[in-house]
Amino acid sequence: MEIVILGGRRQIGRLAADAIEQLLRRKPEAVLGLATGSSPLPVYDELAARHEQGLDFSRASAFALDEYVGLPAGHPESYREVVRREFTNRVNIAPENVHGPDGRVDDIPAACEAYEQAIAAAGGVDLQLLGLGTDGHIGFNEPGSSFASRTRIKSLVEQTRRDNARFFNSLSEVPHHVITQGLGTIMGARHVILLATGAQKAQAVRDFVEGPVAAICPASVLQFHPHATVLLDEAAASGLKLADFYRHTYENKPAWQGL
Ligand SMILES: N[C@@H]1[C@@H](O)[C@H](O)[C@@H](COP(=O)(O)O)O[C@@H]1O
Repeated sequence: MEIVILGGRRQIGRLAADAIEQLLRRKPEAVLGLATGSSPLPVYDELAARHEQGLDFSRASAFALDEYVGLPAGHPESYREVVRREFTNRVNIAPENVHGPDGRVDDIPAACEAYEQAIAAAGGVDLQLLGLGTDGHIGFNEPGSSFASRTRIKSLVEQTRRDNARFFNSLSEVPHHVITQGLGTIMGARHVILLATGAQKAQAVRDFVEGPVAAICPASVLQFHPHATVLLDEAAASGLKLADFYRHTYENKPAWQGL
């Protein structure tokens, strides 16, 4: 895992966008893995600005990480809508190439299986963006999720429902169930970039970066990923024992070497 500690959300957005831009220039038909929540928003803002300057997404495709179960079609907080509003509508990616789990179907296991097959048929995810839950979740893989898990239905823990209530009118509106790519699915992405900012993430960051690999902290599985990048602000990095070492390593990295 490469740990990069930066000045703030703008810098994090730019660096993640650099990695996505380099990928698209190398592989225009790249498969992007999209996350929701507030952490990736600066990346999407930066990519939208670069699209205005000519960055082309016309041959790219995208897969969302997760979705609430049971929100009505077009609900502004369904992740399908969030992904569209915050990112894909702002660049020239073809709408038919943007995929997300469907939280409204009757046969959820079949839809989850079909989603896995669609990711595989696209050739797998080249670059997966991830946020981090305050309980260490990635996607909606709550503590206890199997490291081998694939896309499936999950229940949210109360802490996550409370954290996400800010996007709804009240806690009671936050669904209890979600569909999420599994930890095994996420581990199949060729590069993962996890973004975390703010003091409320410091404990989860410390646990997954420097703690033991354990299902109680789902993001810790990334310690086994061959190409995982973690972009943090100072507050999110404040609990790391080796913060100075990570800073030193990044500052002395050869300029030609990307993330
Ligand atoms: N399912 C999403 C996660 O994918 C996201 O990482 C997390 C953190 O959100 P934020 O970035 O807003 O802190 O929120 C939700 O639970």
